[in-house]
Amino acid sequence: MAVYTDVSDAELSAFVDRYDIGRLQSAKGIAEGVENSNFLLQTDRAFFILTLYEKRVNEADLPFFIGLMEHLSARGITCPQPVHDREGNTLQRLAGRPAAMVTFLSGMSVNRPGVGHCAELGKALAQFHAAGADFELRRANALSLDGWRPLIEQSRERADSVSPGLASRIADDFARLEQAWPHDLPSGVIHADLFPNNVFFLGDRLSGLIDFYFACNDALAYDLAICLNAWCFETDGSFNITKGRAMIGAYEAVRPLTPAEVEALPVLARGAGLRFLLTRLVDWLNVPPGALVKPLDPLEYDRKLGFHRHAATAADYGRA
Ligand SMILES: Nc1ncnc2c1ncn2[C@@H]1O[C@H](COP(=O)(O)OP(=O)(O)OP(=O)(O)O)[C@@H](O)[C@H]1O
Ligand SMILES: N[C@@H](CCO)C(=O)O
Repeated sequence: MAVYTDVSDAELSAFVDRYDIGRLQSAKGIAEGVENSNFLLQTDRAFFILTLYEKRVNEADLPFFIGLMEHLSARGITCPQPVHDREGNTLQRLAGRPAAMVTFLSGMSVNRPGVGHCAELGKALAQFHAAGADFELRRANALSLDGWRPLIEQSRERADSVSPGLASRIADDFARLEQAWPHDLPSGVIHADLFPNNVFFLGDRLSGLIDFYFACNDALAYDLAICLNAWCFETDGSFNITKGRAMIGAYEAVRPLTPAEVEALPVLARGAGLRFLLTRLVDWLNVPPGALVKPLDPLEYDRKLGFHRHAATAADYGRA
């Protein structure tokens, strides 16, 4: 489960006492997630989420993530709100890790998104992009084209042990993407990991977004491409164009894509597929001994890339 750092009850109680949020009544490690350690805390006033930031989060980036959640909340996006301690601080240290407390959002993520969920997501993504437009901090995307090369190098020798031919499929994808990657698309703050597990619904309505720890500045349409990967494929690896149409249509009802973004969509979708294949592959090949977290399947993204490699235009993704 995704609790990498142990925290004693006494440490947690003392930590909660730094805040004006009531007294700690219970604390539970949260099993979901793979990146950070998360605890659900209940005080006599409310529920909160405590996150201890683990290996992949650079401490220097935390002001960006925390500031972004505050910025978005102030602009009507339902997302966790960082809680200030009695001295006004949001960023803390606990058990030797950087830590922050945020408000608890109600709702549930969906395992198998339907067409309606994809439309809700498209609308929320465009609203998120609009709300982020005047956010002043900046963070480069460490997992864009330049960030893939070291991941390819780290995994090249053992990639074929995961699936025959995988190393050469990755090399071909990367060569094509290096040559075709667009550099002048409209950009802004993107979520960059808006998978179904990071989106809450109450009934059929989207009720909140979480997990901003990959957020960065990059092409806005790349965020849409990530969501097409994460939401619109079926378990057999086929792309559901009805879901794609619903997502893109709802996105464009808020922020129409430019002609250059429409043209770039297949390349962006292929890049997004490669990004998640690579991070999953590196994790898969480097599971620490005794780890309790099961790594995510890299080959799910190899299958999705099978679609992207043959997609010619945005129409293949459902763009009218
Ligand atoms: N503010 C919140 N309100 C309610 N539940 C939350 C909140 N933040 C996190 N959670 C719960 O904790 C789980 C893990 O959170 P999160 O996705 O941020 O962790 P992570 O380790 O960064 O995961 P990921 O693998 O998606 O990167 C979520 O699936 C959700 O159940
Ligand atoms: N969403 C990522 C996990 C880490 O955020 C994936 O599915 O590979």
